[in-house]
Amino acid sequence: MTDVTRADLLAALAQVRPDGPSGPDVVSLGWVEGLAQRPGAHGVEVSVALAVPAERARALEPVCATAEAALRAVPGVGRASVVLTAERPAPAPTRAAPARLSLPGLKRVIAVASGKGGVGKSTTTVNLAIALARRGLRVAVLDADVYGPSLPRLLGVAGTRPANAGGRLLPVPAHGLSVMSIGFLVPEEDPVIWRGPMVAGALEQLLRDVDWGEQDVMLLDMPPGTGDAQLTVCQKVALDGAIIVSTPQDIALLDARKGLAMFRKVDVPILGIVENMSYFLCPHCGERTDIFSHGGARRTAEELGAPFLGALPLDVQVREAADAGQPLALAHPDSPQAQAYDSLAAQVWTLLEKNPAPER
Ligand SMILES: Nc1ncnc2c1ncn2[C@@H]1O[C@H](COP(=O)(O)OP(=O)(O)OP(=O)(O)O)[C@@H](O)[C@H]1O
Repeated sequence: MTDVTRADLLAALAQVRPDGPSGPDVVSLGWVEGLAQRPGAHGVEVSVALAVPAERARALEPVCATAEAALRAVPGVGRASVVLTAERPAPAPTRAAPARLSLPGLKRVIAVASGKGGVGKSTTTVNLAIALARRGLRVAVLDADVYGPSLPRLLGVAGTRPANAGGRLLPVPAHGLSVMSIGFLVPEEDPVIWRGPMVAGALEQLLRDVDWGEQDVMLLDMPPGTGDAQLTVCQKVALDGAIIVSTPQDIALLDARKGLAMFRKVDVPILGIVENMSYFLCPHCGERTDIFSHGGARRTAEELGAPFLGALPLDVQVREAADAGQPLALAHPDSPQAQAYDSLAAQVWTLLEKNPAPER
């Protein structure tokens, strides 16, 4: 197979001029954000994210096809997929960084994030929380995913009203965890339309107005994506680190890169990337099948210098247990799937212990 270098790919992209032949190309415009390649059956498969100005995103859609054609013309390239991302540039952490919340009872706080929705971030959060609690730790979970608060359901406590003590809300106990979610306060069927600043405000309240007590670790189930709301949370809470959950598909990985970039921008250590729904475990014979092009998260992690925390199976029991409000790590603690969450918890805790907790 012909070797394809990054320089070859950039040279091809440098022929793509969105404003006509005399205009600047996408490389010199600084739009090439994610550029990844891997061997495929018919040559190298290339994926690229072009970070374009939000107001031009719609008009620039045809650039994807032009860039894909330019990449496919490089000898050795089999497939090319180009996506546009239209994020507003994140404010620099030093500029207008909001004051940090004082949360002295929380020894460690970890954000569990994903570049896009539906990758299993919440399912991973609850199972990781249970696995950490099984190690004897006091674990709190805050459902910061105000767009789709699913933790009450996943932990079997939907419909519970949090108790109030001295004007502060008490976290809801669930399977040994201390849990808070906007889902306890707003009926689940209410479509809540949040704008960025409202999200940040609601999260701040959930952190500040809840009596969390003493906790060894808090997991923050972040809203999917990497917009301003997510960035504000990272700046308000002194995070010990972040875990990025991704699925093996390219597009999710491109999104995962954005997640990584966001945490790096605000100096939050990346504890690692988890590949969820990585392979299929047959519930009958236990045979393992790689449905998607499994391994993408490991490669991405290596490329980006982030630890790879492991691959979690796509497994019907994981979903059934979640739907029944009894996370699998609890319902079937000796299953191989639960062991995968145990190993994730062990790695996360080891990584955390390498660094002193930030001032909180
Ligand atoms: N490893 C897995 N095996 C099987 N099903 C899974 C697995 N992980 C998640 N799921 C299922 O995938 C769906 C999405 O999962 P989940 O709600 O955890 O995703 P999410 O990333 O938190 O989504 P969002 O943030 O958009 O609400 C759920 O039905 C869940 O049960």
